[in-house]
Amino acid sequence: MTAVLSSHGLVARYGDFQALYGVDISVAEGEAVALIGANGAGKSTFLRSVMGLLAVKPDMVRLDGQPIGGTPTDKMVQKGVAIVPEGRRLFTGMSVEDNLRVAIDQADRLGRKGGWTMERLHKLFPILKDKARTDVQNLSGGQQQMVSIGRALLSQPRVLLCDEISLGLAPKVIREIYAALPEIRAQGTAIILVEQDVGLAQSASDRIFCMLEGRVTLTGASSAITREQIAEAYFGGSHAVV
Ligand SMILES: Nc1ncnc2c1ncn2[C@@H]1O[C@H](COP(=O)(O)OP(=O)(O)OP(=O)(O)O)[C@@H](O)[C@H]1O
Repeated sequence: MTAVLSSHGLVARYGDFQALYGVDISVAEGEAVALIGANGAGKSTFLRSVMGLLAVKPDMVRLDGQPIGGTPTDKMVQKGVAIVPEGRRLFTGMSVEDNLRVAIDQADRLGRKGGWTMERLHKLFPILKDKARTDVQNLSGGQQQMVSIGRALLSQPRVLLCDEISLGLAPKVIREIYAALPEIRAQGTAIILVEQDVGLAQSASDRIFCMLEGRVTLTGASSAITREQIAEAYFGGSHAVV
């Protein structure tokens, strides 16, 4: 499978502190890969590095094989990479619809074209239509997450990065949100999911990358990886590859 987005020996630092040590991760069109690992393993740092929020060398991140590492975030969105950030970061004091309109206007400005419209989002998450005039701060956490995903989709991404979209949500709501992923992938969108819940990560992805202390310690088909391999990769020990 040809990678749409890939990292190559990705190294990232916060000042003197090195957070990533040569990370190689890739995702193909319509594929979902999950990034798992304990707190502090470097999962969010990986997403931030891809999104141009940390200084990385051009060759370390490629889109369609072209070096794009270190490209500023708005340019990344323009090239078709979008992020659903940890904590959602919605515009409070604004309605659901207005939050989504900002995303539509931004996509227009950046010249992004694609199949995601307000109507399609309403089909994906019907509650967004019912709550269109509601201030986002009066939504439940799950509904806010749907707005955040919707906002990213309206930038018509080829690659969608999701940072812990299940965090703090009830199981029923998590199922609802994860149920949307197959439709997103059906558009050809590649998904990189950072997910703390290993079972969820496994069931929602084609491949898993487990990280430990800034390195990938396990990678393989989600359906083939065992819990024992994951436990070993999570906490150290031998570096299993399947
Ligand atoms: N802004 C920052 N400044 C300095 N160090 C940071 C910063 N953000 C993260 N780190 C450090 O980088 C390492 C990787 O953190 P990162 O947030 O990427 O981990 P993670 O796997 O996403 O974990 P979590 O699930 O807790 O978000 C950790 O040691 C963390 O303390």
